[in-house]
Amino acid sequence: MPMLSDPSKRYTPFQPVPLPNRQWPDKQNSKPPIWLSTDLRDGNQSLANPMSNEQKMRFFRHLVQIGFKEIEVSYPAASDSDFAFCRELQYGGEVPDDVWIQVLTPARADLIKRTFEAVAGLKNVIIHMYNATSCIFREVVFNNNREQTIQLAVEHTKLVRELAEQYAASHGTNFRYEYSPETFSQTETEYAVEVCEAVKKNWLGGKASVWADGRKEERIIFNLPATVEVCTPNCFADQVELFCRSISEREKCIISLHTHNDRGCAVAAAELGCMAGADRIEGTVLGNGERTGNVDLVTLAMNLYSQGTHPQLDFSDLFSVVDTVVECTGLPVHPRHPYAGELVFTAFSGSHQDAIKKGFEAQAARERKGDVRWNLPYLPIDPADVGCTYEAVIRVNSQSGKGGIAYIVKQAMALDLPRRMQISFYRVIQIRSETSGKEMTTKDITTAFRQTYHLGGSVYDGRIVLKSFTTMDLRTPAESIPSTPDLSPSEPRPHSRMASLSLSAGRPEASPSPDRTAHDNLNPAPKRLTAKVLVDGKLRDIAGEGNGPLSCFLDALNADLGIQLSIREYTEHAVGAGSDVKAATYVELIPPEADSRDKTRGGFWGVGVDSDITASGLKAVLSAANGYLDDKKIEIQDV
Ligand SMILES: CC(=O)SCCNC(=O)CCNC(=O)[C@H](O)C(C)(C)COP(=O)(O)OP(=O)(O)OC[C@H]1O[C@@H](n2cnc3c(N)ncnc32)[C@H](O)[C@@H]1OP(=O)(O)O
Ligand SMILES: CC(C)C(=O)C(=O)O
Ligand SMILES: [Mg+2]
Repeated sequence: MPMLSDPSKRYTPFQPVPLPNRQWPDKQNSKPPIWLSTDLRDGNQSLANPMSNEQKMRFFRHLVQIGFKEIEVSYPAASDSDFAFCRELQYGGEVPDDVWIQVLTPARADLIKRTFEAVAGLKNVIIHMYNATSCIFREVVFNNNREQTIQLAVEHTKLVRELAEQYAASHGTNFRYEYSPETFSQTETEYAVEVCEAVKKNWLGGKASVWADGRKEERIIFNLPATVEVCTPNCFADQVELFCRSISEREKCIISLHTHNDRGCAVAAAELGCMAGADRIEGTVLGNGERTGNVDLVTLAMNLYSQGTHPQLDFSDLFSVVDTVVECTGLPVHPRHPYAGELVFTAFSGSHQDAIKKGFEAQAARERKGDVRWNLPYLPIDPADVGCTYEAVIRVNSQSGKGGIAYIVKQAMALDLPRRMQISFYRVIQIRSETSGKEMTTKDITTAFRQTYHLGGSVYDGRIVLKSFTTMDLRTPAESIPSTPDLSPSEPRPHSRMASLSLSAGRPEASPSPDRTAHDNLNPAPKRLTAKVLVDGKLRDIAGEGNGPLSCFLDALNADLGIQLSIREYTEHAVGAGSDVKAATYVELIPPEADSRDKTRGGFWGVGVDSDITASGLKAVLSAANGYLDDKKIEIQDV
């Protein structure tokens, strides 16, 4: 088997700058940095097929919409289309007054001149000039010593200054200047400071600039790139802190970071770099860029957001951002991409689902009391904040548990299953998902639910269908005495002393009467129930007695159809509100032959939903009874 070769012979460990009294580890990022999007420059230059100007325009508009105030739009001297894009922005009047257009140029006179031609007439422009300063670039790429490298930067800074003054006067443009000691993180930090000092001296020249709008701009942007990420983020933060402490006139410098992701730590490097004193971040939304990409601004912004700091970028519709990036760059977004990936708010595994479901319930309870602070297991932010619906939060496959399945039933059908029924239905879904080997969609789950509990119209009706019923109180009200119902654990609340319902048309004629049902529950009285039921398609009259409608109904099933079942568990809750309120009833029925194993495993669950609470209970009984008949393949007797 091939082995990785010995890396110690080939690779040299990074040598951190000594910074024994570093301050950044105790700092926190509690305000957003100035953001610059370089999607249209660094992002674009890394694509096999660079964006068309149409795509760039679409992307540009979206960046403005998100709230970027500084956007690097091109390397105008690179190509006619890069040049033309700047002109299109200008002619089209596309740039809002408060947005700064940034353009990149190397320290080459011809290319700097071309860059100014490209931006002529735009209102606010940042000219961004770069030259690499690290030892390997000095020696191998430029064949320059330290002094010559400084000279390259200084001479071309002077040219930028001269042209900026000219164009400000002739075109009314406001200029700012950004200088990047490219490969900063591989450059000796004290030398990078030396280069920047020389650049600053020649840009500011000891005086503030007064630009076309009369603004006095004294500040220069020093952009410190991790052109290639070569060290751990803490070492980068040390370099940034050392730079910030060493540069003179710190108040006249905006310290910007431009991290790449070669080691997968660009976000961490940018975050620690801000703790170390940086004011500004350059990156791309969703992290496209050279090699492993630029730092991902969505992740950085949403990380801040999750700590309670508004990033001043609007990612409330993150899916539309993903769409723009995918359509313009042609690159897919990983389903696990932080915040933006299709699966990042989704839990498949049972214990995660269980915790999330409980978390949502607890969160809703807190919110009802006015506490809206987000505190949910496994979900660092509310998915709704980035435009994600809760449907995506829990998805079911063979790794899922009862909690997640119950969550979906609750979301999709407004049915809040009792715990033991959740366990029972989980087994149904587990078998189906293992058989198919696939994810169970919400539709798969609700269909399985309707089939299992014979809910939802004729398609899934069971062998016995309730058509109508009448209940009658066998005692006068004067004879009523408060007592506990005989059903276990409790008799449901019958809805009236004399009720008659026809169920054939779907909606029953009677409506719930909460006061009387509560009263009846405390005053159970002998009752008689007669019902019309379809049994295997044949209409039958059945009748039974008991001290509540459900016990009457069970008595009728036993007496007239030979089906012997008793209630082990009963629960109910309201569904909806106002005049549309319905009752959902859940019963667990057990046959007399249930042995101890059956009892542990659970009996037969049923659910009924109706605007009449008695009808809902009777339907629940039939739902469970039909399950029992199917499972045990019972012949229905003609008693
Ligand atoms: C880290 C970054 O992302 S930097 C930005 C990188 N982006 C791009 O390169 C995209 C746009 N670039 C281009 O289209 C082209 O490279 C151009 C138009 C700028 C220049 O093209 P060419 O003149 O053909 O030069 P080419 O790219 O082959 O080589 C670069 C030359 O510029 C020099 N150079 C490279 N960077 C710089 C710089 N920042 N400042 C001054 N000179 C530089 C190199 O040393 C080399 O000089 P040499 O010809 O004397 O050896
Ligand atoms: C031009 C510079 C800022 C750059 O893109 C880099 O160093 O990665
Ligand atoms: Mg870059």
